Amino acid sequence: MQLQQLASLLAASRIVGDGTVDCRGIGADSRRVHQGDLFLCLPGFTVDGHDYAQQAVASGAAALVVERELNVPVPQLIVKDARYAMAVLADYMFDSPSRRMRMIGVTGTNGKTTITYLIEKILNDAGVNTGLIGTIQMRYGGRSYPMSGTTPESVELQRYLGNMAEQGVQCCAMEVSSHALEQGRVKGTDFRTAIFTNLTQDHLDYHNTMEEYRAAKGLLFSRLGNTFSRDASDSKYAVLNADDPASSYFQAITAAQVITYGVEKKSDVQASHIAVGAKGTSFHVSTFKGDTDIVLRMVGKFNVYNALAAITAALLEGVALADIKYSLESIAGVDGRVEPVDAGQPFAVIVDYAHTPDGLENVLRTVKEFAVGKVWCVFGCGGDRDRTKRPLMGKIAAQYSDHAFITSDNPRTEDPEAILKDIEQGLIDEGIPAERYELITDRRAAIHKAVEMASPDDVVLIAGKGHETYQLIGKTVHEFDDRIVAKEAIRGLSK
Ligand SMILES: CC(=O)N[C@H]1[C@@H](OP(=O)(O)OP(=O)(O)OC[C@H]2O[C@@H](n3ccc(=O)[nH]c3=O)[C@H](O)[C@@H]2O)O[C@H](CO)[C@@H](O)[C@@H]1O[C@H](C)C(=O)N[C@@H](C)C(=O)N[C@H](CCC(=O)O)C(=O)O
Ligand SMILES: Nc1ncnc2c1ncn2[C@@H]1O[C@H](COP(=O)(O)OP(=O)(O)OP(=O)(O)O)[C@@H](O)[C@H]1O
Ligand SMILES: N[C@H](CCC[C@H](N)C(=O)O)C(=O)O
Ligand SMILES: [Mg+2]
Repeated sequence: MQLQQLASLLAASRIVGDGTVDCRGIGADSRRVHQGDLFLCLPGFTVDGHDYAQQAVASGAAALVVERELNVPVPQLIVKDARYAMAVLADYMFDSPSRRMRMIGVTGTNGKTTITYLIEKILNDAGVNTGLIGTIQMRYGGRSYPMSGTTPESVELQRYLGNMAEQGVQCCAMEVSSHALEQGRVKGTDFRTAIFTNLTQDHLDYHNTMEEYRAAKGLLFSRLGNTFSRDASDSKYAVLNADDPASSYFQAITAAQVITYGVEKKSDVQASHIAVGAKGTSFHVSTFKGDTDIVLRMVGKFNVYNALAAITAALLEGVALADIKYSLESIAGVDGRVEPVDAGQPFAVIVDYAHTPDGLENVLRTVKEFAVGKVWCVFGCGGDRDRTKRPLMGKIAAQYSDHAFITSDNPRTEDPEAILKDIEQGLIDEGIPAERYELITDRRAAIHKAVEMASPDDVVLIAGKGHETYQLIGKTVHEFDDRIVAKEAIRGLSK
């Protein structure tokens, strides 16, 4: 593709050098440039991609997209906003893949991964060729691909969607993080349905205030459906949680048809008669396509909300309610989300991915509801992330468990002990007696101690890392899986 052809997509851009140069690929990481690529220099949060232009050229870049003219021996396309240009060019180079399939985007603080999994299962069972993109993995065509974050950068995203389209994927369910929305990673991605789960505190390190965080999530809805179609299959839908106060804001900023789901407030897809048990959750659901009873094998009232969001999306895809019920009832759960660990011990061990105050409160409330004995909670908070959530999570852990083991999550580049202290402050402020909790920096030691302390009928909840198979300390990735460590601790009991 000629550079001048790409330049025509970006008004107010300017070419320096030969515009007929052929660009075969596209990328923004100098460490992964291929011969003939167009390299985009992105001004980042940590470094400036313009500083890697020489390296990219040395690796074979045929041309550059830059925000300021550089002294390089290849043609340059000068643009105002390289990240925006990247989204436009990626969509073009991969032939607008999101318009060749039906896209379902899920945003919100908690529940995104779970909902995309539920949608994938329902649609697969209904014979739809599906794609999935999110925190745990990307999956399509019977294959799974590892992911390094939740929502990929636009070049990767469009490349992945292009591959999916080539393999006949008809519908892709993807998680859309607030970081992605704010950074324009999904700009140009044509969503048919956008789902909102909930808005509670997280990521204030990045978004500063809850208003900014909400505004970032709102971009998924404000960019949806500003024109109406005469063909119903082209309609856009905003699927909103009626019980979350942020939904009225999203409703106000979208031109898409709003479909609500909920439990407390009157909704288009409404659950009632909820019964939460140790092995599952049952509820009645009334929808715009009929009513039914559903028995989930997943525990927790929050999973009713996740199921309602998935039901709504599936109904909008034309799946019959009876088929949706069948699929939801057959799904055992999602990797690392309220996942039981069983190595024959006389007490329950649960691994969960709760890493926000609201997530932790929800899962602990659920556990407390069915625990016969004591609840032991092992948890920590990630480093280089929202610090203000730490004391809140500490307070919640103490409130809803009998004993809390405050330990490391992924400390990243922060001092692990300082993170533990930030969490402890929440317990001190709350006046929680010191015998109700302990600080154990080493996560393995904390899990072992919790398992050793548990008596028959107790529950040990290990929260924060769920499906993760690593622990990031400093810049080093260590192998670590809460489920394996818990099993190892349980086996150690009989020795
Ligand atoms: C804060 C944030 O989101 N940062 C993202 C951002 O990084 P950045 O702008 O700081 O990039 P940078 O490292 O300064 O580099 C600037 C440019 O130079 C390039 N570069 C850099 C080094 C080099 O040797 N050569 C080179 O070309 C980079 O490829 C990049 O194009 O752009 C990078 C490239 O696209 C992302 O990898 C990076 O995600 C970082 C790793 C991250 O941790 N993000 C998290 C917070 C995140 O996005 N999380 C959400 C999930 C949150 C949730 O669950 O709710 C997600 O969607 O994953
Ligand atoms: N609807 C919900 N409301 C509140 N908490 C939830 C909900 N669904 C799941 N959780 C809790 O949040 C944790 C993470 O769930 P899930 O992975 O589905 O969310 P996510 O939005 O994808 O998270 P991330 O932002 O890390 O991608 C779960 O382990 C559970 O404890
Ligand atoms: N998507 C979230 C995941 C947090 C998971 C937790 N284990 C941590 O590392 O903080 C984030 O990047 O903030
Ligand atoms: Mg997720």
